[in-house]
Amino acid sequence: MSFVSVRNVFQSYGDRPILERVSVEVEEGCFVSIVGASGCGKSTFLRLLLAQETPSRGEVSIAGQPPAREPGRDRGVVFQKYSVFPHLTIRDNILAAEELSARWGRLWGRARRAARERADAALARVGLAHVADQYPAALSGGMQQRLAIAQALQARPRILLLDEPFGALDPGTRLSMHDFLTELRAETPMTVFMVTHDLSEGFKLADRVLVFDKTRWDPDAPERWGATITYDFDARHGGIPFQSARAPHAA
Ligand SMILES: Nc1ncnc2c1ncn2[C@@H]1O[C@H](COP(=O)(O)OP(=O)(O)OP(=O)(O)O)[C@@H](O)[C@H]1O
Repeated sequence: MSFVSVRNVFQSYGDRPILERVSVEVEEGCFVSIVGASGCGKSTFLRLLLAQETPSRGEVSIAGQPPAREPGRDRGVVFQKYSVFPHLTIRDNILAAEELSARWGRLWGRARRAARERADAALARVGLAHVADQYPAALSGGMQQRLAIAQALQARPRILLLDEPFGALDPGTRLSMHDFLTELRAETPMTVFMVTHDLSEGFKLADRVLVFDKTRWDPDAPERWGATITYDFDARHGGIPFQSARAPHAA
């Protein structure tokens, strides 16, 4: 069985269909980019994987189970809008990511010192070491976004969900964050789903690129039909249609 399995999923808000007949099987360790027109349901798809929403029809399973509703170390998330804790210093924001998964919600003694060293290394890697003792309000939008990325990656989640994570970054920082993510994945295999509006970024980072679009379109009622996965590209083999036997991480 695939690690992430989405079977014939439909999602509507009220009587308005957003997604229809969405099916995809993803092996553990695969990096999946998601592209598509604005408003076609890409973030909705991520929320279904996060169990923030339940599909109107169909099934989502992760490691053979419905996705857990509680946040846990299994899933890291970076949204377009940064999700850092405003009352914690930059360093403590990173430490909090590890403490959330610690047995008593806190790390003590040697474990805390080791986590602090890892947090400082992560901050250095994203260019925020010099502001470690400041609070998020003192950071620019792009810096807060880098902090959110470092925070999500610190816990080395089994699944990482990224919703336009690099949107607020300048081109140089964006490239450096691509390298950071690629290095971390080489150290710790993670299954990644990343929504992006940048097709070249999607192909550069991912193993597969899913395109969401509407296959049915009523010009008199544009909201009548939902979107589905119209293309599934194998980004490691020149963008040919994805075939599971060729998947780089297929079991
Ligand atoms: N909770 C909600 N209730 C009602 N409608 C919603 C809700 N969440 C999203 N929508 C609508 O569903 C549609 C899809 O939204 P979604 O954010 O998933 O699209 P998207 O593809 O991620 O868009 P973008 O690329 O612009 O971020 C949008 O028209 C949005 O207004």
